[in-house]
Amino acid sequence: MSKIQASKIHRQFQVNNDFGKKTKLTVLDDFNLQVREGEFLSILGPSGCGKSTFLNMLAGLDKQDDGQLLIDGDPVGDRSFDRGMVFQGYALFPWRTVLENVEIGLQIRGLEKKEREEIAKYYLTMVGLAAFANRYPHQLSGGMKQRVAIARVLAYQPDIMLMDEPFAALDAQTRETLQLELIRIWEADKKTIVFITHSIDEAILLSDRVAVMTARPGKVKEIIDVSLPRPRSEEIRNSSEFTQIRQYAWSLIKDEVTKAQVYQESVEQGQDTIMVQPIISLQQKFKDMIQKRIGEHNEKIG
Ligand SMILES: Nc1ncnc2c1ncn2[C@@H]1O[C@H](COP(=O)(O)OP(=O)(O)OP(=O)(O)O)[C@@H](O)[C@H]1O
Repeated sequence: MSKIQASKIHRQFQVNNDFGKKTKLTVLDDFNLQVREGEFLSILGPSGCGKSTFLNMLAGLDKQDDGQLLIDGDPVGDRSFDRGMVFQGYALFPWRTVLENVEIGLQIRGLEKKEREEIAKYYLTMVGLAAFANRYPHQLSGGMKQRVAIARVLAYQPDIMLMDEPFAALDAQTRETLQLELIRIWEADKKTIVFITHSIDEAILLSDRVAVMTARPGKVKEIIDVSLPRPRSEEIRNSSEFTQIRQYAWSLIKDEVTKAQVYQESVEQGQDTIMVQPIISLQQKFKDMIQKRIGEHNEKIG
C-alpha cells in the first residue's frame, strides 16, 4: 500500500478577474500520484501549476473538489495524521528562543519540560545550532532560521514531512549545505518526504523519485526514477548519470515552463484556460521584424 495516494484530484478556486468579476481557476485536474513509505519524492513544476495547493491538501489545510487523497489508506481529513511542514518563510515564533521554537511540537505531544529540552537540543546539535539555543529568531541569519525550522519538524518526528521550497530564500552556499544536511538526516531516518522545489538539481540530488508536473491545470506529467547510489554527496552532481537525469528532467519541464508563461492568467479574460499568442510565435515575429529592418538598412547603405 502506498503511503500517500492521490487519484484524479481536481481543485479550482474562485478568483476575481481584472474587471472584478468572479471566475473559476482550475489549478489541479486529473492529478494522480503515489508516494511510497519512507520515500523522498520531489515535485518539480512551473510556477502556478498547483504544487503548493497539493501540499496544502496533504497538510490538511485545503481540500480537493473532486478525487481522492489518501494517507495510509484513509482519506485526509477523516483522521488526524502525523505531518510536519517546513515552509519557505521559516514560520518561527519571534518571542520564543531557538530552543523553545524546536520544543513546540513536543509540547503539543505532551512531553515534560526536561524531555523536551533533551530532544530539542539533540536536533539542534544535528543541524549545527546547539550554541544558539538561547538566541531569538531575529538574531539568526536566514539559513540558521531555516535550520531551526527543520530541527523543529525533525524533533516532532512526524510520519510524513512536507517541505515547500524550504531552501528557496537562501543564498546558494547555505542552500547547498542544507541540502547535504537534509540528505544526511533523511538517510539516517528515512521518513516519507514530499519536497517541492523549482530546482532540477536540488530535486535530483535529494530524491528517490521526481514527479514532473504540467503547466496549470497541473497534473503529473512523468515520474523520474533517480537511481543514483546512496549515501549521496556533493560530488554526485558531477557524475554523468546526474547530468543525464538533469537533461532528461529539463526536456520534460521546459515545454511546461513555456506553456505556463504563455497561458495568460485566464482570470483576466474571465475564462478558465485561454491561450494567448505563444511566446515562441512572438519570438519569431520579433526576429522577422529585426531581419526586415536589417534588410532595409543594408539596402539603404547599398
Ligand atoms: N486560496 C486560493 N484562492 C485563489 N487562488 C489560489 C488560492 N491558492 C492558490 N491559488 C492560485 O492557484 C494557482 C496555483 O497556486 P500554487 O501556489 O499551488 O502554485 P505553485 O505551483 O506552488 O506555484 P509556485 O511555484 O509559484 O509557488 C495560482 O495561480 C494561485 O494564484
